[in-house]
Amino acid sequence: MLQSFGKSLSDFPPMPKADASLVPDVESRLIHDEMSYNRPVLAAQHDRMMSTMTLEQRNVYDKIMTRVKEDKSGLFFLYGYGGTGKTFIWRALCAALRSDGGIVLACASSGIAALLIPDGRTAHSRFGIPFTIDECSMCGVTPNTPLASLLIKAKLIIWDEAPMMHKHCFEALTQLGKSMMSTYLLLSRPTCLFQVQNTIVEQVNDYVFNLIPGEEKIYLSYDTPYHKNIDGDAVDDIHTPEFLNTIVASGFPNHRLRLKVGAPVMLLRNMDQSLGLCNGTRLIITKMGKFVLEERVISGSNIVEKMFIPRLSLTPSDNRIPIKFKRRQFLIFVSFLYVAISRVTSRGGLKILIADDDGDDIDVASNVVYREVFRNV
Ligand SMILES: Nc1ncnc2c1ncn2[C@@H]1O[C@H](COP(=O)(O)OP(=O)(O)OP(=O)(O)O)[C@@H](O)[C@H]1O
Repeated sequence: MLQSFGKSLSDFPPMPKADASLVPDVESRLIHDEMSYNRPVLAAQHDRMMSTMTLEQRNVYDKIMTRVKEDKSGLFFLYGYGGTGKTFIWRALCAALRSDGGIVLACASSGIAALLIPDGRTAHSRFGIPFTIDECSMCGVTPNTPLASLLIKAKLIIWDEAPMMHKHCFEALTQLGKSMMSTYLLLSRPTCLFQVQNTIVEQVNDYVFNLIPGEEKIYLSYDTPYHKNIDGDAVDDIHTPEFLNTIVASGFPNHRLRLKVGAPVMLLRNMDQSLGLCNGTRLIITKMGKFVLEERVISGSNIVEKMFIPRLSLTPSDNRIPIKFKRRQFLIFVSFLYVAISRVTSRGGLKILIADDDGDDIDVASNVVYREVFRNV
């Protein structure tokens, strides 16, 4: 498992090193894993997809396939509105190349988008992109490692929802590409932004939560300040746990979680992508224990009936919070609202709540585009 992320036990001292003679040849295993698809099944899937492909999709597909077959490097940027069939093209390209024994590395900026592409991973984990990124950041892929060999052998790299990431991520990948990859290709898609007022979301969530029958449970987090110095012999006691409990941040669980069996929740972190447990995965609570929650996955490609979610410690990544502390809590929030308009298949199945500044319902909305978000793309 460590090897598939370009790591080994020696990266985690004082873990003992494994006996080299007992460790299988990682390089060949990583590459073997990427080439061991059921080729006839993929070929049949590819044929089916080609038979329904639209002319526009076919045009994109042909351009990319021609470049890959010519063994030339290239960079493509695919733009299209939500639901217009971009993922369909990724799937067809994956099926075409993998059924022919080629290696395709499919990734996406978010874990939830990575689930939609066959064997997709997050770009961060695939290329070792650091979470805190600046203009000097480098991908954590070391030359002459099995992961580096895999990248070199890749015929195609797909990167879905690319504009969601900072330009420094692409610069880091470009550096990596220059240093080791001869052929690489980047694909992308636009991001649609919806501005949802948190207070309205909370009101709707509270209203619907109260309609769910059954007993509710309150789970309080355990918040601890970080030690003042690296030796850790003095605790930062300026900030009391009571104060830390009041901190609310986006992408961070609340101190007080109100839960009920049957309540839909959303994961706040990538926990296990192979099981479909990513940031944004939606789950339904089926049992509430003291230390663990039993849940059913209701979104993504893996519809799993029983998952167990433990409490985990998390530090807020928002730079606007100057205090360093850890919160131990279930990394979820109750979520009845889910913005995925392109996934709705009938007009009748779509309900949109629009509220004005006073919170009153209205039936018009302004289309606001924040151009600044594209500045770093
Ligand atoms: N040529 C096609 N033949 C059959 N089904 C298609 C075709 N193109 C797209 N679809 C289907 O339409 C739906 C939406 O397509 P897809 O998910 O590829 O769109 P998208 O552009 O990736 O959407 P989003 O931006 O919201 O992720 C999917 O169910 C997909 O399988």
